[in-house]
Amino acid sequence: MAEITLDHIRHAYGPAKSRDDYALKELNHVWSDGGAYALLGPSGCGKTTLLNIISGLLTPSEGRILFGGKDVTGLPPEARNIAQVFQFPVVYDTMSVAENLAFPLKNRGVPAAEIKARVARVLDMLRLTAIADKKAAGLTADNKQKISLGRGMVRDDVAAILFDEPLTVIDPHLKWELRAGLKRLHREFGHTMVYVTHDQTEALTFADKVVVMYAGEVVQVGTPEELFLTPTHTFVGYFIGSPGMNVLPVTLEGTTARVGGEEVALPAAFAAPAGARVELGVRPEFVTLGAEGLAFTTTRVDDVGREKIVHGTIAGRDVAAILPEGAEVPAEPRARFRLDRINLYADDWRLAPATKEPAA
Ligand SMILES: Nc1ncnc2c1ncn2[C@@H]1O[C@H](COP(=O)(O)OP(=O)(O)OP(=O)(O)O)[C@@H](O)[C@H]1O
Repeated sequence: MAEITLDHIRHAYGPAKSRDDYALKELNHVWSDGGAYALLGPSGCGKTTLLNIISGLLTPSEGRILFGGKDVTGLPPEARNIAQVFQFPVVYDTMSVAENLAFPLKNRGVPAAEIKARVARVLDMLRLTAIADKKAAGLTADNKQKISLGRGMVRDDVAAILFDEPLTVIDPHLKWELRAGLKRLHREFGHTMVYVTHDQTEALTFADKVVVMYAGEVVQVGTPEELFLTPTHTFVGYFIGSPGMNVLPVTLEGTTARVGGEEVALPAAFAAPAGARVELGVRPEFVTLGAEGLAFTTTRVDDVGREKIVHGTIAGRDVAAILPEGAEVPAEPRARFRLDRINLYADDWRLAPATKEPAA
């Protein structure tokens, strides 16, 4: 297992004259040994480019990549000691399930007793023990994909395991089972794992840290809770959550924000750079509707079982509020935002509260 260091990595597929020519903009990150990371972002944001740079299929135009402190930038995939799991299962049909799992270990001359023990643990964690002796040929797609996942995890000498949308071909109702299996294996073996997906549920349930990418840039690396409570970029606010974060243009006046002609109290004083586009972000979970606050015009109410999603506008901008099941939507509601859950953004990036001048 290894720590992965991305040191000033940039990549352009053609000549790069400006920042926009880079499919991957400057990256400087250290991903810890044994961490489970998800690369999350919309189509075309650069996930596969980054994964290929880690695996060695692609050499970055600029920068270095290190595994456990060792520079591997110039090394091909086979010299990097990584395991990869792809969208479609890769299994040996003529071998049994257990033989498929044992194969990478046999190839490396691991002693038979150790192979037996490791294969038994992986079989158990992926709930494959009952079909261990069945030939892979007749298995369902999800059982075949479990074998692919297991073959990556069975080795203890890999620097990292890379997963490229591995649940794409799996039936939705079986996805949770595979995700749970992966989690168990990660807890047991502690591999460094990098998991590419455009599905937020998959990313948030799999990873300790989610790396959110947008237009060739990593916009936040955070725990699911950090992405939810303190999105560092408005894109993270929109992309994570359902519905995503509400974003309203505001002007700042110390501890107050002006929305249209009305005022919202802020948890602290904020200052934005001159000329910046300033916005207030608040998730629908932290908007309440009642008799006080900002004028809110209801446009639609979606009853989704455990809660109601109320869509409306404030000062002409779309805003959603999530109310508990059974809550009444007032006839002429006003909206309040939970004070400690308000974030402020300047040109899409989250602002830190302004620090007070130290007393002279
Ligand atoms: N071989 C290539 N040559 C030129 N441009 C490429 C190449 N591969 C990717 N790109 C471009 O680089 C950008 C990032 O693509 P990438 O495939 O890394 O995104 P992604 O997030 O993995 O998308 P998806 O989820 O659709 O696979 C896109 O604009 C894409 O068109």
